[in-house]
Amino acid sequence: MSEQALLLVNLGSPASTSVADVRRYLNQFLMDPYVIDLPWPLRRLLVSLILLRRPAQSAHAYASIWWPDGSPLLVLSRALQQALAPHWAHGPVELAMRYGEPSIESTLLRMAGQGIQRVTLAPLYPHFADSTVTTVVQEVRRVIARHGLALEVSTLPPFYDHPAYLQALLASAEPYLQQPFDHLLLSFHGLPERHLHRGDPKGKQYLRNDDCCLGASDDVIAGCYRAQCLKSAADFAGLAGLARDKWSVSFQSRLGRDKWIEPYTEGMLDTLAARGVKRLLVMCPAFVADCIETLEEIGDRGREQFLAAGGEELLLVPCLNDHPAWVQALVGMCEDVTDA
Ligand SMILES: C=CC1=C(C)c2cc3[nH]c(cc4nc(cc5[nH]c(cc1n2)c(C)c5CCC(=O)O)C(CCC(=O)O)=C4C)c(C)c3C=C
Ligand SMILES: [Fe+2]
Ligand SMILES: [Fe+2]
Repeated sequence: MSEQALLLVNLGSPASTSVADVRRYLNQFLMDPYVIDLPWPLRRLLVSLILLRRPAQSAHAYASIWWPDGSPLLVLSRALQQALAPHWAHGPVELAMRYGEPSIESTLLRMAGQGIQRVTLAPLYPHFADSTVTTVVQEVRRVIARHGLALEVSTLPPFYDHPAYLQALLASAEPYLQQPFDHLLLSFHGLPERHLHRGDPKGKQYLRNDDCCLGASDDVIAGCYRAQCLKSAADFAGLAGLARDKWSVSFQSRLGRDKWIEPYTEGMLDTLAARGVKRLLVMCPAFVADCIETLEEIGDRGREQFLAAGGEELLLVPCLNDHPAWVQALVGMCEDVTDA
């Protein structure tokens, strides 16, 4: 039997914090039709407008969190790759990024050139969205078709409610949960509301109201990003033994003027401070590696906002990164896909 490589894929970062590199990255990212789902001419127009000011703002934000060896997302994803390698008995463990470098294309070409025929593809996103999972799977298919590669691919499905993922989240958060805190905020990456409706096979099943995701049936949860996030949060809180009034969910990183799924993290930080929460823990379970969205948006700007609103301390719980419990969890989940 030939080797079965494990290919980890995360979102990707700019090559550097220069405005030109950030513009190039944002252009590739936002021109992806799975991210901005408008017909090409409208998408081109909107992205060109975004690219007038956003690259300078984002470059500044990236510069504030950049590490000596590069983007935190990339450095931490490499650390995960290295930590996984000794535990993956079937072949090499590779890493690619959906946007920027190392690209999915160059990585798959190199793997095929090394004689790899079977790949377990692990998109590093716990929750399903077209802008996370679909775009990775489609890019892998595109590269295979374009170059006629003889690669057989099995894909790790979203793992938002997988006990191993939830246990890893608990193990990584444990040192923080053991300290005194008033409230835990689980802040997930947001999504334009219409992205939910696009995936809704029967129409109007998703997001009927703010609470519908809580009691959703399994088939609705399977396709609804918001319902999956709420399920991760409730399962995690149950596992951690948190009372219902001790935790909340919100959605961050909104871009543009469209309505995104609610409640927004920005508003929630003010609401919690107004409710008298002084010591706030924040976890970002939609991200498996710390990145600009956790370190800068929550750890810097969110903290500043919470303190200005009357809070006393915001503690950001690190993402799973290369935590040993996460390494074990990911290997186990990928083994199951490989064996299937
Ligand atoms: C329409 C815009 C965006 C959608 C939809 C979106 C979905 C989405 N993104 C992630 C994970 C990450 N996003 C990151 C950065 C980032 N995201 C957007 C926009 C959308 N994301 C932008 C413009 C950026 C760049 C930074 C900025 O200018 O604000 C990152 C971090 C990358 C890094 O280098 O650190 C991650 C990770 C998910 C999970 C998701 C859908 C649910
Ligand atoms: Fe994003
Ligand atoms: Fe819903």
